[in-house]
Amino acid sequence: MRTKICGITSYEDAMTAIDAGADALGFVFYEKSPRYISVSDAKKIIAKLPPFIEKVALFVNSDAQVINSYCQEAGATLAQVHFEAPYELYEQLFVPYIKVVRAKEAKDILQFSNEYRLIDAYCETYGGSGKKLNIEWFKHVDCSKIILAGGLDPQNVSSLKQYGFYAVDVSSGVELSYGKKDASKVREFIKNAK
Ligand SMILES: O=C(O)c1ccccc1N[C@@H]1O[C@H](COP(=O)(O)O)[C@@H](O)[C@H]1O
Repeated sequence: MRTKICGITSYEDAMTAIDAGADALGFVFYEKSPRYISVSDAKKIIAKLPPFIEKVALFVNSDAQVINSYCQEAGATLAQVHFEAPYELYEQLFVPYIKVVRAKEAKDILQFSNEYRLIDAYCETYGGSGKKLNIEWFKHVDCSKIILAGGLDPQNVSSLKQYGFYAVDVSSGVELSYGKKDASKVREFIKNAK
């Protein structure tokens, strides 16, 4: 499975993840998150990164103009729209994006099923919470366009290989503290996901 390490706030953590084989890094542009990073700080990190790495900018309740301008300014390559956005918002985006389904129940994971989408466990406070989805929901579903998130860690990620997810995304499960990654957990997570 491909891997995204989310909640990057330093160049050191970014390079740890890349050296361990991460396919994507996430930068949280949501001010209420304990992993928030400003566009200018993300830009400084992104500018120094090697090529062929997806730089994902995460947004909660932002409008299209903010998403477009922040991505462009920071040098992000993909916007993660981590909220229930109206379809008009997607029409106004000129940056590549991924929709997020915050699933409360089994039927929710079928939303946008012909598109690549990220599925996270629903929580009032929006993500990065370590809350898990019920993995049973995915048993008879085509998971080949799903990026699975929510409560993943180096221990539980190996058991997901049998489902055929496109990728997995982790934030709190590989942290030492909010916004600071634990290098050994990052390496173990990526090794176990591959
Ligand atoms: O990481 C955050 O702080 C965050 C804030 C607001 C929305 C989403 C956020 N992170 C995303 O949440 C999921 C699950 O994270 P976790 O592994 O359970 O901690 C993941 O997609 C993160 O990108």
